Amino acid sequence: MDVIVRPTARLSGEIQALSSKNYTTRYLLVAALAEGTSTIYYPAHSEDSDAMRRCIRDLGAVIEEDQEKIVITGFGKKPSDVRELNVGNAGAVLRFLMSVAALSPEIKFVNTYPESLGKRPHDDLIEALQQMGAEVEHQSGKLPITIRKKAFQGGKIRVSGSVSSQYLSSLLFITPLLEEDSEIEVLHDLKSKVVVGQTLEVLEQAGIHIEASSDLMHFKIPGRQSYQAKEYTVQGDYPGSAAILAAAAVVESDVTVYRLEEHSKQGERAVVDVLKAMGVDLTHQNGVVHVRGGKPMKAGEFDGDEFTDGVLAMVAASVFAEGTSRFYNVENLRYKECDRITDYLNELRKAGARVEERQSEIIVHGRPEGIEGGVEINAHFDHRVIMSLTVAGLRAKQPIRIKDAQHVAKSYPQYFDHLKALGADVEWIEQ
Ligand SMILES: O=C(O)C1=C[C@@H](OP(=O)(O)O)[C@@H](O)[C@H](O)C1
Ligand SMILES: C=C(OP(=O)(O)O)C(=O)O
Repeated sequence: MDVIVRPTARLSGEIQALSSKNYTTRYLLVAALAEGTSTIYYPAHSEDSDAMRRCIRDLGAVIEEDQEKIVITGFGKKPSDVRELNVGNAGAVLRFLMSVAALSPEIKFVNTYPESLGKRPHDDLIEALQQMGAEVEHQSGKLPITIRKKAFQGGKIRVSGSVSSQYLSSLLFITPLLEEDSEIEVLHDLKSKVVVGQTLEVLEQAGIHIEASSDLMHFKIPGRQSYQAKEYTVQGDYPGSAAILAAAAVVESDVTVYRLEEHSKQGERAVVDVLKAMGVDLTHQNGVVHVRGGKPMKAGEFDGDEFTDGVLAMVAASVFAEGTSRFYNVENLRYKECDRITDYLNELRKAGARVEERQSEIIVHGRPEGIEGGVEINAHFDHRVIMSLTVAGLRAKQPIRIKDAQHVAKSYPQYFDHLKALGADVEWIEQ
């Protein structure tokens, strides 16, 4: 399915932010690793969170669900003897479950998105699992991947953090369950460091004890721990809401988004400050962000690693700012659903934006007068490319058509409904 995005003069109204994808995947996982029954209120409903639900059910968790909650009886340290898991296109779900798979005799992760997750690297996690005694079959670090328990155990583990924080998070989830105490040393750099803060927060809520150095490069994890069964409430999602806020910033608007906690550990909460720095008229109080958009915006320089899943939406906003913006420290965007530097900038350029790339930077020469549009956009299987090109399209002179926009459902299936409710001229087209 394609989406046509037409120039839109004004957005107004109120929406409830979608539920956080990253907290939902984590709460589902810690509930599955507990032996009792946990309840998660307001879980996200998207392809990625569904992938985690499906996989933990395959691994033996018992799940009951109604409109507002999901009740899970976990399998603890003993997953069922399942042979195959399908994580769809969900990177975090794959990486987190690769460690869980090492508790089983043999699990194969199949490759159902060869053009997206199938191209992403997992070498650093594979190497760490091998250090721990697991046997791993893989295709040069990529899917399909088969993991066998063999002599899997804790101890001293070294893992690189320079490509993704998900490898470290994965090890932090599994090591407390092992017989041995563990020490994890993070090698090189740790990208998306703030997301590891979310992992540690959830582990603590689940009753797990971990000693972390203040720079998050060293961890001491006592073994023989158990996840406690708990009640969790999922907060609103900043990465998805970033695209709504960017849309409200670039056209005349009066838009309110609820459920965005000011003190959230989601790094992408920084998008509120990024938009403010660009001169956008907004307030953020008591979990409510109120944007009055459409005024002139100015360029800025931002460390994108602090809000990794919000960068594309902020780049789309900066396309309409006066001056040259720079988003630096973003190389690991190249290893996500697509190459979010080269692929994304190619699509923005097609639509009329003036953008340049460096190995770890995105540079935007703003066009406050608007962009041409009138083109067809390749979504590259990437929900964040789809959402961000939509933001750009609202202020183009001619409509843009986003091919295969159904991939928005990876994280935010209601995105176009929410935009429509605010008055955006967006329309689904059957191919
Ligand atoms: O741990 C997580 O849930 C995530 C970590 C981040 O990935 P990287 O650590 O690869 O940057 C982020 O982009 C992804 O959407 C979710
Ligand atoms: C990169 C993302 O997710 P994942 O790595 O879990 O596929 C994302 O949601 O933008």
